Amino acid sequence: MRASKMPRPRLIRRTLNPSHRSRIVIMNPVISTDQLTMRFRGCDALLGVDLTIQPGTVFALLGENGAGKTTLIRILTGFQKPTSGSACVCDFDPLKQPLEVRRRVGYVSDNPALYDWMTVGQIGWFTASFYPDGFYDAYRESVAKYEIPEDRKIRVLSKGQRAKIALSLALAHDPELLILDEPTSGLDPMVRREFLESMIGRAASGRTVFLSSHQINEVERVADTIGILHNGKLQACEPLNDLKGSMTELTVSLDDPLVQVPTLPEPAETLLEENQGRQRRFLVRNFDPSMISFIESASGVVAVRDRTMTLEEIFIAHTRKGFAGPPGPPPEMSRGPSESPKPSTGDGGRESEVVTSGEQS
Ligand SMILES: Nc1ncnc2c1ncn2[C@@H]1O[C@H](COP(=O)(O)OP(=O)(O)OP(=O)(O)O)[C@@H](O)[C@H]1O
Repeated sequence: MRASKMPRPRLIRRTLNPSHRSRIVIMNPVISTDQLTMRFRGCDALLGVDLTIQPGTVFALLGENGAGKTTLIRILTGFQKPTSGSACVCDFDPLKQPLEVRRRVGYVSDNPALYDWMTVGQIGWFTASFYPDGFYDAYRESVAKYEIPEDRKIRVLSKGQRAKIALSLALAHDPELLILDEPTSGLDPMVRREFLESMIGRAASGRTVFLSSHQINEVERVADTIGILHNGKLQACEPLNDLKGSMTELTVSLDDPLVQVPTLPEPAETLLEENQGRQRRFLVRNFDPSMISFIESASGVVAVRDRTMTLEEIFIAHTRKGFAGPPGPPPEMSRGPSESPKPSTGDGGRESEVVTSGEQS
C-alpha cells in the first residue's frame, strides 16, 4: 500500500465501563482497501474497490452470484494476489504478511475444506498446533455446545454439522476479525438465529465480523454496516440505518403518461425511473418529504406517494439493470418520455431509464 494512501487513524471516543471516564482511543480500520482490482482471464471480478471497516462492526457484504464477494475475501485473507490496488487487514498486508493476518483472522469459506479422514476431536487438536494455548479447549467447548461427538469422523457428518465444525475452528482463537462466506448455509433455523445473534455480541466486545451473504433478511437483523457489490464494484457502503434512511420510493400519478415530472432540488438524487402508464416510479436518494408539495404543484401531477425501502428493495435497486451507480453529478429527475427513447428491461412490460450520469457497471 502506498504510504500516501494508508488509512488515517480515527479518533473513537468510547466508554469502556460506566464507572470509568470516557477516554480517547486511537483505532485503525480493521480492513481497508485501496482501488482493489482483480482481473481474471475474460472476467473483471473486482473493479477499484475502496472499502474501510472499523473495529467493532458487523459488516455484511451483499452481492448477486458472481459479484466478486469470494474474490474480495480471498484477497483479504492472502489467498489471492490482486491485479492492482492494495489491502490492509488488522494492520498487515495480506499479500506480504499472510501469516500475521491469518493469526488474527478466523475464516470460514462457503465450502469449508476439512480433512475427512480425521475425527472431530483430531481436527481440533491438529488445528490447535498452529495457534496459542487455549484453542483446543475453546474448540471442544464449542463442539460440545453443538452436540457433535468428538469421536465422529468428519466424512460422516451432515452438511450442517460440518458447518458447525468449521465455525468452531474459526472461532476457537477468538479472532480480531471473523470472515464468513455464506455463514449460515447448512445451519438449521434455531442455530442460524443463535449464531447470528452471537455475532452482535462479538462486535460489542470490539471484535469485527465480516459476513458475505445472500440472506438479506437475515443479515439485516445483525449487521450494522452494509456493502453492496455489483459486477465487481462497490455500489454502496454505509451504516444500515443511513442506507435505509437515505433511499425513498416515489410513486407519482399523472393525468397523462407524457407529463413531465419536475427536477428535484438537491440533495435529492434520482437513481432510477420507471414508467408504468400513468404512474411514474422513482428511486431517490436523499429525498426530503418537503419536496412532495413541490412535485404535486406541477401541472399534470395528480398525486405523490413516498415510501421508505426495505434493505432487500435497496439491494435490488442497486443491482438491477439500469441502476446508475454510486453518487455522481446532480441528476435530473426526469427528461420526459418524449425526449429520449427508453430501453425495455423485459420486466413485465415496465420501462426503466437511467437518469443520472453516473458510470454504468
Ligand atoms: N480463478 C478464477 N478464474 C477465472 N474467473 C474467476 C476465478 N475466480 C472467480 N472468477 C470469476 O470472478 C467472478 C466473481 O466470482 P466470485 O466467486 O468472487 O463471486 P461471488 O460474489 O462470491 O459469487 P457467489 O455468490 O456465486 O459465490 C465470477 O464471474 C467468477 O466466474
